[in-house]
Amino acid sequence: MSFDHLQEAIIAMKNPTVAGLDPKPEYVPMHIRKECYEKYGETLEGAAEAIYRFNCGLMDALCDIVPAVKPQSAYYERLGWRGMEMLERTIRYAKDKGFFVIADIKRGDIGSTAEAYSDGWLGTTKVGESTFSSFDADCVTLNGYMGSDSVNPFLKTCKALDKCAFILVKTSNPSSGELQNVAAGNGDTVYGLMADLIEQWGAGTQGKYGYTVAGAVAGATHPDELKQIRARMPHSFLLVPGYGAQGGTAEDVQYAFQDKGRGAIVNSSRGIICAWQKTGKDGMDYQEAARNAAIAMRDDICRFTTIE
Ligand SMILES: O=c1ccn([C@@H]2O[C@H](COP(=O)(O)O)[C@@H](O)[C@H]2O)c(=O)[nH]1
Repeated sequence: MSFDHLQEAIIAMKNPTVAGLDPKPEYVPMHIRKECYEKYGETLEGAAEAIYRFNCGLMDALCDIVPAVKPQSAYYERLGWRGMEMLERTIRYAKDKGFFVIADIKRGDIGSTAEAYSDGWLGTTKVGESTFSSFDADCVTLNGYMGSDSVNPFLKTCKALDKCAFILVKTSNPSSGELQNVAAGNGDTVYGLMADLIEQWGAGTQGKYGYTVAGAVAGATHPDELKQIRARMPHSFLLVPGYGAQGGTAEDVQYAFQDKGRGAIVNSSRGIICAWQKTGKDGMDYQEAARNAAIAMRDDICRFTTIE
């Protein structure tokens, strides 16, 4: 689904936020872990099953108020194939619940390999005479610092299948400036050049709301850069991580939005999925805690930004 679908879901729920599904086994409440470990053992299989059940419970609690989820592949990869199976099942469950699914994979490689990643995460894979969908996400995150041939296969799939991608521009981590803020001549920066490249890569694919299939990642933790990126990328939808656990605030993320609160979505992962750890109730209330945290985040951001 292209950014038109994401924008429409945001408007319908009046909520420009995405819940990150970044589950570690220790984030899963004990009653779920216990059930799974009893059945599957205290093993990778038991941990993967616990994580899947936790994800489903979170999505049940959030599906009428949060438009999108963003599973981060790393948390599933660390459990091997059992984790990847649960990621595929999590994406399927999310889509059945009506969520827009952003697979946070940050891939980037030579063209032929990028094509394989693109088939797996967004498109289809041909085996003999048959064609299969694997992860079938609506959207992925990409690392475009290898250049256009590392993202073009994804963008081609996005155009063909009405999907979209967020490409790293200015990331939220503390050391992102080591490369991204390096001067690139004429007062420009490396992240500034990346912003221009992404606008070029997406050209000609604007949808109903004016956004191309090539969106951008800009962290909440660098509000000055976020403001510049928003102005420099008028046709790019922004994914803004770093709110909450990394210190980004509603005041900081206000700069990501265009007129009518359009063109951006703000992520929180630990702030939502670990909210139960702050209620002192052993995790029996993890759904209510996640829902309350998601509502608080929405209301916090909407103090500065009205969604129309
Ligand atoms: O610049 C970036 C790009 C991606 N991320 C991802 O977002 C979430 C943030 O999690 P929190 O728990 O809300 O801090 C995580 O999946 C990162 O891999 C990012 O933080 N910054």
